[in-house]
Amino acid sequence: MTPSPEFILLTGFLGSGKTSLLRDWLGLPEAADTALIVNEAGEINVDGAILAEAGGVPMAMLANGCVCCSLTSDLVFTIRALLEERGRSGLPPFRRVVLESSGLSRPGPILRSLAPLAPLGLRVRVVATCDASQAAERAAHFDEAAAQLAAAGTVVFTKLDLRDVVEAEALVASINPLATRLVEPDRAERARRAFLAGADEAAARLDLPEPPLAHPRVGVLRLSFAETASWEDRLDLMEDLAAFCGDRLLRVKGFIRRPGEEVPLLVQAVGTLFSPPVPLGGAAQAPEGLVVIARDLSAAELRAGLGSAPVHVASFRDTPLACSPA
Ligand SMILES: Nc1nc2c(ncn2[C@@H]2O[C@H](COP(=O)(O)OP(=O)(O)OP(=O)(O)O)[C@@H](O)[C@H]2O)c(=O)[nH]1
Repeated sequence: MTPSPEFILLTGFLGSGKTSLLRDWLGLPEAADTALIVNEAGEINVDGAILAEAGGVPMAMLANGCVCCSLTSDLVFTIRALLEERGRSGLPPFRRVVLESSGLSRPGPILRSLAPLAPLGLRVRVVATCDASQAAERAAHFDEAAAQLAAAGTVVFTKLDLRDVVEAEALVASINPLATRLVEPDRAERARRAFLAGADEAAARLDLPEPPLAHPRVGVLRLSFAETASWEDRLDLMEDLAAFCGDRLLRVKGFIRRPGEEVPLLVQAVGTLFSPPVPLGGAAQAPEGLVVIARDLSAAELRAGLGSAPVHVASFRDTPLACSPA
């Protein structure tokens, strides 16, 4: 059976190197069977023109608007149209559809908008570019930049020829310790690893190293369940987390386990959108718990906001707070 195509959301702040990375990718033989969707906020579609020059790849434009706010139904329509057209062409099916989103778009709403495509079984990944020469300044001042980095499964550092990557890597680790950080000076190899990276993306890890620095607004919190927590408590927690945090919630990743079962379920959310939990047989030994990346939210506030939910909330730098509020 042909596997379902991957949908890769290529995000990253304005000018961080998304189009350049895609161009490098399209020059590689492995890029056969890739379809591209390009979203640019302006009316003049520069990125599309640059990529068209790279040649030969089926490409669709979502121009004159931002895909995370005004063009979500166009995105669904476009993905369907690309796949159907390919089906009619007699060529092999696409292995991946890449959406280059505009530099100010937020990943959460884009991923949420894919819900009508659930029957297609697309495998979804988020790849973010991070300009090593400007990362700190961008992420400190623009919520979108922090949200993009927080949503990523893989962060690809660009412009390594301009600046040492150490500071940018520390910043990304502080925002999203869950992401695979790809530091590769060779541009062709960088592109190859960015788009074929599925395998290097670790499943959830809760034994994360302490972030090397604290981001002023984005915090990494760890939630673990009290022994008394039931299965319903676990499911409720995900709903409550999304409802309480709203757009402060940037990313969630971790494991939950049905009481009495060995195989844990991998839980993931980008923004407030949770993917259905999936069993991960290879992670039987993994401890249960969630890593939560959120903006402007302390462990104490989250603990209070979750009311009597039987969970512990801790930040990477705190000692765990009490399980239930007094
Ligand atoms: N020196 C250097 N320049 C780069 C690198 N990657 C991209 N650039 C340059 O950075 C600028 C922006 O790159 P793009 O690839 O257009 O960035 P983008 O993220 O697609 O930009 P938007 O579509 O505006 O969000 C261009 O002038 C690129 O040539 C790199 O690795 N090194």
